[in-house]
Amino acid sequence: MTSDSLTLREPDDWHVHLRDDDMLAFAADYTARQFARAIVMPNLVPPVTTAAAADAYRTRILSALPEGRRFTPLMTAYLTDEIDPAEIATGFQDGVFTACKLYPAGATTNSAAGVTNVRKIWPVLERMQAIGMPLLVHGEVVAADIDIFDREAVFLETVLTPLLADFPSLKVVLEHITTEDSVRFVEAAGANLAATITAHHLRIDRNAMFQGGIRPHAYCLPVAKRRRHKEALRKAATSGQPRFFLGTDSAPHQKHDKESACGCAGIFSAPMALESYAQTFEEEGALERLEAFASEFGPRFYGLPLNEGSVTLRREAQDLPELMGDGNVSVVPFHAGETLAWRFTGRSSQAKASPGSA
Ligand SMILES: NC(=O)N[C@@H](CC(=O)O)C(=O)O
Ligand SMILES: [Zn+2]
Ligand SMILES: [Zn+2]
Repeated sequence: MTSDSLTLREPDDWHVHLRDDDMLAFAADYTARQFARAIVMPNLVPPVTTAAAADAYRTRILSALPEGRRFTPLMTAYLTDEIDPAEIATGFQDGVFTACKLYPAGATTNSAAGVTNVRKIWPVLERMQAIGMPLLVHGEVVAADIDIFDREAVFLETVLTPLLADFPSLKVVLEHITTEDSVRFVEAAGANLAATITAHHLRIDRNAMFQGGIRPHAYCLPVAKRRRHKEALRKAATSGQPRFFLGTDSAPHQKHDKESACGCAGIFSAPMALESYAQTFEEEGALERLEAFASEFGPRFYGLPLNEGSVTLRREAQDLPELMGDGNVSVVPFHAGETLAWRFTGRSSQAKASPGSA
């Protein structure tokens, strides 16, 4: 590896929103060009709760990609109070579902149909534990008396701790962690708990939402926290600990839906995801650990094979546009108007040369 070029085993995105319809047509290939596989979130309207719906969604995703793109969408089931454990288990055993997603009702975008009390899904969790199906968690409690900046920390205590105690061998991924509390929690937990970390939570703290005025494009959920939490996330992501891995949570919304009196939560990072992570890893002096975070720890946790091909980034200034879109949608991307130090230059089905080979 020279310092002007970075070649990694093909990475995967373990948490992404590809959306549907016009937004899917616009957004899907930004993920598919950089990542070989992605865990696709099921928070559509209506949510993806059946294997038939997931299968149809997977077909729509693949149809939205250019001919010849090598990309595998890994589908997830949206848990509801009424979810049928048999539907979930069959969908997993048939290879349609890779995991289930727990959205506490009201916690985030399109979570109205989510779970009102986790006890209601105990039967499905029992089934998932038995068949080795991972549970992916949006880890925030929703209660009027809990401060929005405390929602994740309170979730660890009041929901996740009892859940892990009752299901000691259930594989759980705490998605898009934003706090030092979550970092410590994952470090202290057993081998069946992991966490994804987004590119944006490694770069913004809560001040970003109020930089000279209200900044809706820095608003996502869980909301960015104090600087010390961001610092803890940067240390965790770049630490080489295998239970922290890449999940962008790229979540595009139309510009007008974010720049509104009640703006949507979500940051669109798919177009420059690898470059953004690379910049953070380089700033932390840990560029040599990016590959494990992006391409090895995730598949190992999920029990899936590592990808065989490679991706290359070149050290070359890259200006990010203020606005992206295609005539049907307009989206303000992460890093809008900024310059990044790296540029993604492509993927190859060839493995990268091993150290020592010419
Ligand atoms: N992260 C976000 O701020 N938004 C996500 C939902 C989610 O991942 O919680 C979305 O679907 O828009
Ligand atoms: Zn979420
Ligand atoms: Zn998400």
